[in-house]
Amino acid sequence: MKIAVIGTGYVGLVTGVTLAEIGHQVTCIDVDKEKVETLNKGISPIYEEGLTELIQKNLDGGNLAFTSSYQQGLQGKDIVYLAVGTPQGEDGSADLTYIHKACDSIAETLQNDVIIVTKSTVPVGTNSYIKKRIEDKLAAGIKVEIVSNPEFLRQGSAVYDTFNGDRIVIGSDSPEALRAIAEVNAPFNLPIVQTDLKSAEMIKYASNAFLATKISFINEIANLSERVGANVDLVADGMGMDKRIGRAFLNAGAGFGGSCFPKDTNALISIGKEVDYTMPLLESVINVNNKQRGIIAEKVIEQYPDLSGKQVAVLGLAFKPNTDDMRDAPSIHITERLLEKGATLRAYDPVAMDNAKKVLSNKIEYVKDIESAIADADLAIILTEWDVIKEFPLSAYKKYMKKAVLFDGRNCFTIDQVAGTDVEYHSIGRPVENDA
Ligand SMILES: NC(=O)C1=CN([C@@H]2O[C@H](COP(=O)(O)OP(=O)(O)OC[C@H]3O[C@@H](n4cnc5c(N)ncnc54)[C@H](O)[C@@H]3O)[C@@H](O)[C@H]2O)C=CC1
Ligand SMILES: O=C(O)[C@H]1O[C@H](OP(=O)(O)OP(=O)(O)OC[C@H]2O[C@@H](n3ccc(=O)[nH]c3=O)[C@H](O)[C@@H]2O)[C@H](O)[C@@H](O)[C@@H]1O
Repeated sequence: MKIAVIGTGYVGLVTGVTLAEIGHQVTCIDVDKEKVETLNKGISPIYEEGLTELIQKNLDGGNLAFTSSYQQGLQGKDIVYLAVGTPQGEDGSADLTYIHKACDSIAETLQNDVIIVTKSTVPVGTNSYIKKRIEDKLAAGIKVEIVSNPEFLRQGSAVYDTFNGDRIVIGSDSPEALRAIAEVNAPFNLPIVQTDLKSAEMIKYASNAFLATKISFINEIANLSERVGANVDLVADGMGMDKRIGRAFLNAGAGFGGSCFPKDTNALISIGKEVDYTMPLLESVINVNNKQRGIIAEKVIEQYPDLSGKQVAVLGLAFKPNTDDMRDAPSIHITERLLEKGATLRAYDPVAMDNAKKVLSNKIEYVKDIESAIADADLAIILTEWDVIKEFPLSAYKKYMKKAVLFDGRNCFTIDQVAGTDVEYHSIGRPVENDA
């Protein structure tokens, strides 16, 4: 099939490249000319394992192209994927500005019938609106159909997830369009769930909100566990063995961040408000998470009320490992709070430091490795569970730091691993008497 993909962010780029990899002829369109230039050189503007190799392979193979021109990108295409951002608006609802602009550009440019496939996460009902908005501005005689195809990839494992997802969801009110998009996806060889348009839109929000709920739930259990002497690692393992619960997304820590869980949970609450339906469970999920993101900083401040003159090493800045994304990363709130208390911060992240410099305080010093970050530090805090951080020997903290004091916001080490070392160790959801 001849396919155009609009937007080359985490979702659009991975979608375009993997559709090319399974044999389609793909042109990706992005309004960011600099990004298009980088991509045409075969360089990925984002850090995702395996992505650069696939871009280069498919550019060389001639079935992948990048352009900032709608005219060039849409010419002769059968299918147009929409993968532009849908960030959180000021009132918590999804801001559809980019979707609207992309729709208008499609309508102004389109010369033939196409199926529009929406990958962007959009509120229930938006796909019907997208179809109408495009149709209203289209030249006479051209027809569009619409399919919702929400994306479930995780950043950091986006390429792997695309080829190994649990399911592909496609929703449409047009049986022909559903059949065509099922065929496009057939080479992925994954289960395909077919629904109506609105149910597909809802599956996406409900899935993210459910995963966010699991995280806030385990964080609440963690906070209670440490007060009553239980260990949340063991609690999560024991709960997770029940197949009805599952162990995934039961890791306690500094809360969820990233570009999607916070915004999509808020957007779902906003969808409810529009139909006069309040969602107290999801409101609590967000409240618990907002508090959880501050917990590691509060643990530090409880121990050291005055941080002035204290050198603090910050290990990990990205919102999760294996990504350079800093969107809504817990490190933003935590570093702000520690700076407010007078701390001097020296930070290290294996790949997110360039992006971190754009969003964190310019008072933070960035260094090239863990050793430099903890050298002569009074305390260290872990905010992202990168392998390099998890594998850094506990014994080395004593070697480099003034005193080995470690606040672990991602529970990278078990209580057993820490026992017998000279590290004063504070974590989340473990019995307090085992701390320090
Ligand atoms: N990031 C993720 O892991 C996931 C994101 N999603 C959803 O996918 C959508 C896209 O998210 P990301 O890829 O993270 O966004 P992003 O912000 O990384 O990328 C969006 C891209 O669209 C481009 N763009 C904006 N307006 C345009 C226009 N009118 N024409 C052409 N290009 C345009 C931007 O320049 C940018 O490169 C969102 O709705 C998000 O909720 C869904 C699943 C996973
Ligand atoms: O819609 C989206 O954008 C995507 O959102 C999440 O993917 P992502 O945000 O990339 O990363 P996750 O691995 O889900 O982690 C999200 C946040 O939750 C935190 N988390 C995750 C799991 C856990 O057990 N505990 C926990 O605190 C992570 O540290 C991170 O801050 C979903 O997992 C994807 O299925 C979805 O497509």
